[in-house]
Amino acid sequence: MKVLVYGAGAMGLYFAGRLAQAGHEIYLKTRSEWGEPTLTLQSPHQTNEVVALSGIFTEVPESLDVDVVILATKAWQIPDVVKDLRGKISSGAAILTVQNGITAPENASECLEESSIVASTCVVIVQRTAPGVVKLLGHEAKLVAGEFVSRNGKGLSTVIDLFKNTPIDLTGTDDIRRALWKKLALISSYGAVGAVSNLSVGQTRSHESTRQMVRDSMDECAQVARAHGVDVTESDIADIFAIYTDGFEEATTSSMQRDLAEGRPSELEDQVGEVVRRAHTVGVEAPTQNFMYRVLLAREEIARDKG
Ligand SMILES: NC(=O)C1=CN([C@@H]2O[C@H](COP(=O)(O)OP(=O)(O)OC[C@H]3O[C@@H](n4cnc5c(N)ncnc54)[C@H](OP(=O)(O)O)[C@@H]3O)[C@@H](O)[C@H]2O)C=CC1
Ligand SMILES: CC(C)(CO)C(=O)C(=O)O
Repeated sequence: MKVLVYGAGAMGLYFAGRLAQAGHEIYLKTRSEWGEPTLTLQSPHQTNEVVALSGIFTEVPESLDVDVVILATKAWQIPDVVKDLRGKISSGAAILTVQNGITAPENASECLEESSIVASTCVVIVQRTAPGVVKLLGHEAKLVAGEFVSRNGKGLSTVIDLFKNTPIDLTGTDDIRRALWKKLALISSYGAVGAVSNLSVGQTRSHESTRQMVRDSMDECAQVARAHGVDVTESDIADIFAIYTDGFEEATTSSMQRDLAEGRPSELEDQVGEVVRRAHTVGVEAPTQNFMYRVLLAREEIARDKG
């Protein structure tokens, strides 16, 4: 298939690399070129795989005939990305989002009215170590994907076909909103408690006060989801709380937490900020998320003023 990967950060390089290795025609939209249209994928076993791409460009051509577009920027960058893509890509293309939270597929569906929007939750840890170089830490990605907006009924099946013959595990779901809210409840909760306390998962879960804050925050997020018509169940929350208490390595931190700690713009607004705003619109109390958001917002604003 012919695929545009928009954004050459950690996720963009990783997906571009694995899909090109599987024989797909991959075009990468980056902000600055780095020479030959290749990228380097560093695996956990220290091997460097150099992968050839079909093209790298800094401007999206006015007309691009592709089967799939993978939006691989940070969530807050999606509105500008979809404005850039508007009118340029073939109408039947499936748009795949991989961002945490729920804003990315919503923003994509508002601007790209002719494409099917396939949203996904993605579990992987990848880091860009230099321009065109990405490091995979741990396991290959696991995605759960579903049609967020179906415009031709083919979006999910196209995306499922795309990932066949790659080491990336993709499972389809018919309730992607629930999957997105469930991951949001997990990540916004342990990430924000970790950011506020400046502690890793191993540390926050071994202290009753922070462990309880994570649980309260997850419960609040589930209540907000339900008030918005998305059925995040008690058992979903029990699942994600068990991931937090037993599934993560001791040193785990979320990417939002690491960005905030290092003074970089983070996805605070698309994670905790979004839960707080959506709680407000439906009159749900979310005191834990609210408190954490207000504390972390100052740090976010300082990071963005610097940038
Ligand atoms: N990294 C991970 O392991 C995981 C990430 N995610 C989610 O995936 C999303 C992407 O994360 P990640 O890849 O780590 O983020 P990165 O910041 O590494 O990558 C985003 C990339 O998008 C590029 N970009 C932004 N705007 C444009 C533009 N207009 N044109 C071209 N390129 C653009 C940025 O360019 P520039 O560098 O120039 O700013 C950057 O390279 C996030 O929502 C994150 O939460 C989910 C699971 C795991
Ligand atoms: C939890 C994790 C690493 C899963 O991929 C993630 O999405 C993040 O830190 O942003």
